[in-house]
Amino acid sequence: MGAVNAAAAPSPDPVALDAHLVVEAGDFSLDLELGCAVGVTALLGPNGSGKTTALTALAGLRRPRAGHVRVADAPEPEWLDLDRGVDLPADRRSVGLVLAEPLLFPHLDLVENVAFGPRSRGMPRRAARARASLELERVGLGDLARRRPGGLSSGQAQRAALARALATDPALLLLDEPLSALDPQTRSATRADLARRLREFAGVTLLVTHDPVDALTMADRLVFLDGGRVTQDGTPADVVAHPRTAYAAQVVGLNLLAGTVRSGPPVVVAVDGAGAEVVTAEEPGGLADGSRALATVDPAAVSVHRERPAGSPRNVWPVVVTEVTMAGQRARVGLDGPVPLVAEITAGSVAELGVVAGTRLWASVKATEVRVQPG
Ligand SMILES: Nc1ncnc2c1ncn2[C@@H]1O[C@H](COP(=O)(O)OP(=O)(O)OP(=O)(O)O)[C@@H](O)[C@H]1O
Repeated sequence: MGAVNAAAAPSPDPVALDAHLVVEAGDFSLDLELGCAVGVTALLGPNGSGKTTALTALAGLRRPRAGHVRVADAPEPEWLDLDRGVDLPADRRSVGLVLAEPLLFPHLDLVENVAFGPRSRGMPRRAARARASLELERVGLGDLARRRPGGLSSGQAQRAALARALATDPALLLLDEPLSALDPQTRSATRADLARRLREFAGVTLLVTHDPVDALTMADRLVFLDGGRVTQDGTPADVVAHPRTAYAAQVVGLNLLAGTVRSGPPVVVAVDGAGAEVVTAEEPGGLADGSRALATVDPAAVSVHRERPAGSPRNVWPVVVTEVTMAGQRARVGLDGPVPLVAEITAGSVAELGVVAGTRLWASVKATEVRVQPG
C-alpha cells in the first residue's frame, strides 16, 4: 500500500518564476524571494508595502540593487543576475502588464490596439490582426473589435487591456490592481471574465490587489508583504486556517459562500452542499435564475444571539461555535451550521453570551449585508 501511495503522491508544481529582488527606494527597501508555479499568485499588503515596486522590478522598469529573476518558459529565461552582469531590458522580458488604467491608444480600434504588441515583435500584419481578434474573442469583446477605446465602458476597456497583454504570449503576466478603477457592479462582472481568462493562461500571473474577493476568487496562492518583506505565503486555505498578521486575517476573513442564484425578489443564493439559502437585498444585474454566484458577508455583519432573534433579519441559522480567537477587543468566532460562517464580535459580547467552543447560538445576517456577484 505504501508503494501505491508513494506513486500516487502529487509532485510539487515546477517553479516557473524564480526571483530574488533587493530594491532600495529612498528610505524603503524591498527584499522579496518568490518561487511561483504556473497559475495565479496574489501579492497583497497594506499601502506602501512594496507590491508595485516588486512588479516594476520584475518587468525591468526598475533596477534592483541585487538579486536574480529567472522565468523558465520565456524565450530568454535569464532576466536578471546582477552577480553575473545580466539585466535584460524591459522589451526583451516576456512580460504582459495590466494597470488600473487600461492606457489603450485612443486613435486605434481594438484590433489595432491588441495587434500592436505582436506587430512590434515582428509578426506580419495579417497574422497579428488574426491573433488580436482571437484574444478579443477570448475576453468576450469579439463584437467590439472595430471600436475605438473612447466607445468602451470601463470594464470593456480593462478586458481589452488584458487581451493586449496576452497577445504577445508573455511568460509572466503582471496585473497591478486591474479592477480597482471600476465601479462595484462592473468590477464583479469583469472579475468573473478575468478569472475565466486567467484559468486558461499557461504562464505565471502575479496579481496585486487590495480586494479580498479578488484574491480569494482568482488566486491559487497568496503572498503577503509588509514593509518590503514577506509576512506570509500560502494557499488561500492555509491562510484562512492560520493568518499570521491582522492584515491577512482581515483579507481572508470575509465569509465567501458559493452557490446558485434563484432570481427574486428577493434574490436568493442556494449555498452549495449546505441545503441553506442566503437572502440578499441586492438586485444584481446579469444574474439569471440558476447562474453561479458568490455571496460575501463581512464577519462584522454576522450577529450572534442566545435565542432565535425575532423581527427583521432574513438570514437566521442555528449554529455551534467551533473556535474563538481574540484580537484586542474583538473576537473572531468560527460557527458551524447550515452555512459555515465567521462572526466578528466584541470581547464584551463573548463574555456576555458565554461564547466558547461548543456553545449553541443563533447567527443572523441582514439581507442588506449580503453582497452577491457572478461566481
Ligand atoms: N522612487 C522612489 N523614491 C523613494 N521612495 C519610493 C520610490 N518608489 C517607491 N517608494 C516608496 O516605496 C514604498 C513602497 O511603494 P510601492 O508603491 O511599491 O507600495 P505598494 O505596496 O504598491 O503600495 P500601494 O498599495 O499604495 O500601491 C513606499 O513607501 C513608497 O513611498
